Amino acid sequence: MSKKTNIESFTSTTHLTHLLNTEIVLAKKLEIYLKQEYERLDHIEKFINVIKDEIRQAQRNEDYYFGNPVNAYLFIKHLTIDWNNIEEILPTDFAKDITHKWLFPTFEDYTGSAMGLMRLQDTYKLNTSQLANGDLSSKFKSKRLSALECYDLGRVAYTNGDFYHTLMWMQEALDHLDTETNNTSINKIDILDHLAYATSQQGNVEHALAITKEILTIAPDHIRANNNKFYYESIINNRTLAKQKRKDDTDINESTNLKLISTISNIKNYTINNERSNDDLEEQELYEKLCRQNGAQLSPKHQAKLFCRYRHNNHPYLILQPVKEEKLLEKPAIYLYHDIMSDSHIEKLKSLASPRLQRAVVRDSTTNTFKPADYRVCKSAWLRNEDSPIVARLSRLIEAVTDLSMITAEDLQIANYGVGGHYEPHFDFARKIENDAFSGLSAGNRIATWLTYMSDVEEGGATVFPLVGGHLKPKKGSAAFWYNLHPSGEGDRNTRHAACPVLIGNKWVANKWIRERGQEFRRPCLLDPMA
Ligand SMILES: O=C(O)CCC(=O)C(=O)O
Ligand SMILES: [Fe+2]
Repeated sequence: MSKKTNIESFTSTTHLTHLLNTEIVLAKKLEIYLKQEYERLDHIEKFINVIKDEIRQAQRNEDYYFGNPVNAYLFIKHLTIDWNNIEEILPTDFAKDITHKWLFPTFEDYTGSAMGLMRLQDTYKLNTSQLANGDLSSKFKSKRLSALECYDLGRVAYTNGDFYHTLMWMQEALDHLDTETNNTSINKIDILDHLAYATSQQGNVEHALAITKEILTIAPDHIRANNNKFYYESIINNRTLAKQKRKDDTDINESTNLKLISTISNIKNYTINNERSNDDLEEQELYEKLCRQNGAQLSPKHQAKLFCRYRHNNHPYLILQPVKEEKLLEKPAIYLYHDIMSDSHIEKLKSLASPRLQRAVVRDSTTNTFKPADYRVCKSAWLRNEDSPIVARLSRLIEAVTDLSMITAEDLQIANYGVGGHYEPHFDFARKIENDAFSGLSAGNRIATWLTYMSDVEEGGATVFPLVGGHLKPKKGSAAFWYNLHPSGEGDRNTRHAACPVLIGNKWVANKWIRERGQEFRRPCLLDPMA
């Protein structure tokens, strides 16, 4: 076809009309594209504002900012979920650059920090609204969470099958939604849907039905809600799921169970049940109770056996500067040594630790299997005497104070606990049933533990001994010491201990475990197994 013919055909009126239609369609498409681009850019802009605000508040104030568990949680959330969402709407090259050049926490780190926050709720009996409104501490401030942020916490609980916390956080999301003016980011139906399911799983069928009816007033055609309504009604009719309410949980329910759904439910004269489930709730509750305590609660008879003194052991290392020894517990004997590490040495050791989110493993005493412990450490390092003169100095000091040989001591383990970071009840020694635990090591079992506190902790973070009621509040520069084994070599079960979750502040410890080998003449073996 010649050029001329082309021009002629395009100048005819019919063709122009046709072209006009083309332009109309394309203009619409372009408009949609532009609108989507604006939305995309708006999304990015909002995100930039959120993180700029976060940076502004955190910078030069890191310890106070991240010392609040809500801020620490939100920070990890931004770095995982939110940056990930942003990457998806960025040009490919830009997104690639972000993922390849920078180290981000993982999704598991995100869920771990959310669970850490919920653990704090349980351990310290914190009200959900208190956490969500930023009312945890006047010194370590956090912002009020949005409805979406409460919902996201509820979602983590929900995906973990933890309906106890799902219920609390979805209810909180609902309360926050009511006070938000431009609540475009989260849909009320989504919250109600999760709330209904969680509450039914916790045995509150009437309540689940009331919420489901609420969904249907907003969206009468909601398929799942219609099905669920029918399902809950049939359960109520048959009363097959009537769950016995445990008497001893009444208190917990009343304190943590909020003003459940009074906002939506017109059926108010039934009690809403929300019980915690846990494999070993008894030990867990004992542990948590001790964590909430301010110190060990010992009988006067027991207290009379405790003392403070200067100790030098006639050791050349201690003659000029004896250590301050405080006996904290009689059985097992636990000592605290004060002012054993200076602030500058502590700072140096902390700087040697590198960021690491680590999952500890604990052995289940009944099934004799390993299970993952909850999140505990966000920075750690293993340091040998050769790594730093400070580590070598500490080893010499431990040897002088305890009279144990450091030849078979393990490397110094530095640990920094993150949001809600804790260490569940455990023994430091390996038991006979788990003789594989220290396999390959001929140095024997962990005869003793030397635990140096490298920070004060504003709230929480105590080392507790649930079986004997021991409670050690971390004190910067002090160290705890105890024998894990009886002189017979048998493990002392009373040394079972745990690190309580850090509620506010930061916790740094340095652990030195000392092995049996080399101690034969220093701590001779006795025949009585419990001696
Ligand atoms: O951090 C603490 O208070 C205790 C740590 C502990 O028990 C351990 O690491 O084995
Ligand atoms: Fe331990």
